[in-house]
Amino acid sequence: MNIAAVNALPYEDFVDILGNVVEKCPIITAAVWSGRPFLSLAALEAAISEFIDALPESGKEGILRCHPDLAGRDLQSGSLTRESHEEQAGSGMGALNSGEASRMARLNQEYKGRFGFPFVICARMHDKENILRQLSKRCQNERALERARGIEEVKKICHLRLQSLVLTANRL
Ligand SMILES: NC(=O)NC1=NC(=O)NC1=O
Repeated sequence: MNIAAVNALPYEDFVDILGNVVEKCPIITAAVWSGRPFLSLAALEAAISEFIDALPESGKEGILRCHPDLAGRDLQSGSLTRESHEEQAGSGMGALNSGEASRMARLNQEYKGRFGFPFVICARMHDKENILRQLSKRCQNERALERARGIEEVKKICHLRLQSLVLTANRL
């Protein structure tokens, strides 16, 4: 699907196809539809990024809270979205040994208890060792820094999801 096909989508299809580029936040996709025609995929991505950047802190934290924990209960119960499942499986989150799994659960709990939103990282860009290392390190940061870091990671996840949806999808 090329950018011309994206621009031609009625908003129902635009949201249906691209609504999960930011995990469980279709409102972002629905909002940026008004900005079409986009000159390029990068321009669409920039519109999403600008929408997120313009949100108040509570909105940014709300986006982070829509993300399932890595190796968390959604993975265990099989209720991850298609994209999250691919990302988590790809980074080895489904193949942790018991020590890694309990360390992940403990650190996720510690992170959430400290910040009030979950640890978010672009799983496709890391293996399980590095995810554990990042989680342990980032637990020590300040809230404002972690809110910003989490949103940066959300944008990386969005970039990769858009690439795979638009550049490879032949749904149209
Ligand atoms: N808490 C998270 O970072 N979740 C995730 N990161 C990804 O890349 N996919 C997820 O589900």
